[in-house]
Amino acid sequence: MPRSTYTEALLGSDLYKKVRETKLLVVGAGGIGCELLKNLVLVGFANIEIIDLDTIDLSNLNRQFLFRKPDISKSKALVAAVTARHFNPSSGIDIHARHGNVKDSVNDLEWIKGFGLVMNALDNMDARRHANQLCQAAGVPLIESGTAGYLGQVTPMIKNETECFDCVPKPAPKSFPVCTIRSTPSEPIHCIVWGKTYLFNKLFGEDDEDVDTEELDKAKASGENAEEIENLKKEAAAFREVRKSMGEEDGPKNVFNKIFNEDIQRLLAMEDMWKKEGRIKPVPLEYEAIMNGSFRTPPLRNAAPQRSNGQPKENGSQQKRGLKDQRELSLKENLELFIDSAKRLSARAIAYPDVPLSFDKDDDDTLDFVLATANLRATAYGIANKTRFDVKEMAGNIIPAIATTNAIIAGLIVMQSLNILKRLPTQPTTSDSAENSAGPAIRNVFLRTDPVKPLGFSVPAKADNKCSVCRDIYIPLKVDLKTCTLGTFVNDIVKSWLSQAKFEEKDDEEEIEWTIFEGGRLLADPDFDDNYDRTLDDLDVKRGKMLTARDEDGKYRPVHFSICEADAQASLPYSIPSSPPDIPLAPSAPLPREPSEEPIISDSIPPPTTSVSEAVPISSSTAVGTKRSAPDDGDVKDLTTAEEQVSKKRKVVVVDEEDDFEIL
Ligand SMILES: Nc1ncnc2c1ncn2[C@@H]1O[C@H](COP(=O)(O)OP(=O)(O)OP(=O)(O)O)[C@@H](O)[C@H]1O
Ligand SMILES: [Zn+2]
Repeated sequence: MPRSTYTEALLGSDLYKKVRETKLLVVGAGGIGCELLKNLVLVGFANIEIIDLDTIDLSNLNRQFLFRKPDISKSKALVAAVTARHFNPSSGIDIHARHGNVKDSVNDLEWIKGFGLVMNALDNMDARRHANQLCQAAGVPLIESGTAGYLGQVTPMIKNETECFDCVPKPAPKSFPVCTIRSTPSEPIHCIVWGKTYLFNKLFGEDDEDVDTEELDKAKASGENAEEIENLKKEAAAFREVRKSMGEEDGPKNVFNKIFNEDIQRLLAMEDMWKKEGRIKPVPLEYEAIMNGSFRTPPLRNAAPQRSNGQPKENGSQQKRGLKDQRELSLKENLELFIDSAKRLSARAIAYPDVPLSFDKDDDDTLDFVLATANLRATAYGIANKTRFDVKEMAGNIIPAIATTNAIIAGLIVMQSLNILKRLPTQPTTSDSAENSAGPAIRNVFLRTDPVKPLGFSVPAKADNKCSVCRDIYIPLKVDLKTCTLGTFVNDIVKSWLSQAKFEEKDDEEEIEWTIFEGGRLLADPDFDDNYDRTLDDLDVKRGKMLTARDEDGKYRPVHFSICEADAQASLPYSIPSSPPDIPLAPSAPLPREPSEEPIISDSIPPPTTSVSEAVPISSSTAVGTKRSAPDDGDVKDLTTAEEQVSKKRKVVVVDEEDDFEIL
């Protein structure tokens, strides 16, 4: 008897046929992705593509059960596909593995349209947002999911029916004032953020002088101590000199003396700074004294734990036993680790001068450096030291991943996928069919720690009419970027083709004037045609990006032309759908919905923040309010000014949704 007999009887032949025929995309082959892929194969899904950008790490093996020790360093997607295949030996099951980023330009609108259903099993906001926008643009249903410890959730997102990932604003990453991080830390996390994002980048990473100056200027404007800010600017400049000497024999020692002694002396000289209530003066660290054991470690601030002899406890004086990573290092050990890890990193920086290093919790050299740096700084400020285990968790923003939670969530994803499938045609859907089909109710499902009712559910909320991601119009534009000029795009496609669209409430006299953007850049407007003769390629408009046409008055929904691979058969340098879409009115004021407008939740817990590793994101650059500026693009108008101009004209608030915060 074939293996599928019972599944077919259980699901019914119609649904089973859809299971066999629907092309699925699984994004992420991590904790949830491995469980999900196995489930899908067991149910009998026969046409699956799985994409993941990462390789297998030792730390994945405790829960990502499709991987074994010999697989370490191999592609997650490839190994997951091969292993999962064995769970169902039936013939005709095809799992296509892709080692790559879902954001890669080849993964364009045409690619996503090839799927009947997409399932996210991701761990970061950026990739989730991207997959959501692709699915919304293509009208392909998406099942979003996430776990955080014992909590988890599954959220189906269907165009024109439910809210999308971006309909509800997400909590902003936690941030710290620049001076707290750079001059007056009072908690271990301040020292870790400083070590990981400031010092590490100054010495080994990408050091952007403009960004640094910009964030300090912003901090000054927001009322932080002006003298201190000027000092921090000088300090940042001095680091550029220090960086050059890092590879020398005494480089790390000199850096130690600069940061933990000279810079602290300089801070102490700023008397005003220490008058503020609650601030405790740091103590400069002394290299030789620490090494020969004569250095007197400052006592801990904040209700220092008492020793059995009644003396306040000092850093590095506890937990000499236990697992190596859970043992607190002594001050001397931290100093030695600082020197040693700085030497290791310097050697790497010298070997590959063009590749700036970045912090990675699984990279021992970078973790050791941040551990030692954070603890030395904490000691100077009388703050409790942290173990390697703690620092890895805090700097890596690790939320415990529980295999059982992932398994339950993966099971629930499959249940919801069957509900969605019942409503879909067997072939890849279009937005129209998703919109009009009726079928079994889909649900948001929550996993919670209530022993009586571990599962809660809610009816998905309707899409927010103000959401620009799911309510805007998307058009696939197959274009030869090397020959199609911006002028052709504006004249042939926007002014000619798009103008034939049915615009809601448009009267015959009305003339629509268009402004063209790519991402954040203004490329053309009615008074700015300087780029018309340049090809799209020349303007750095690439596959996977979008050209957005906005009407000058902001009356209608923007139209996004999603750049896809050129159609080899086409006679023109571009091809677009035969008829333009209907264009609805834009919402009156594009303000984001308040998070308080939750869907009606029956029997449910508040959903965990959408992902495993973003529950408590701590941002380094947010800490100092960084925004990177767009690259200079020749004739392309500076976007900020242009966006501001447009928004002023329309009197709308432009909400910068760009998520370029670095998550710690
Ligand atoms: N942009 C992306 N494109 C493709 N895959 C992605 C992208 N972003 C994240 N992923 C993958 O999503 C998966 C998420 O899995 P999971 O949450 O278990 O994290 P992990 O990286 O495997 O574990 P840990 O964070 O503990 O090391 C990872 O395998 C990750 O590589
Ligand atoms: Zn939306």
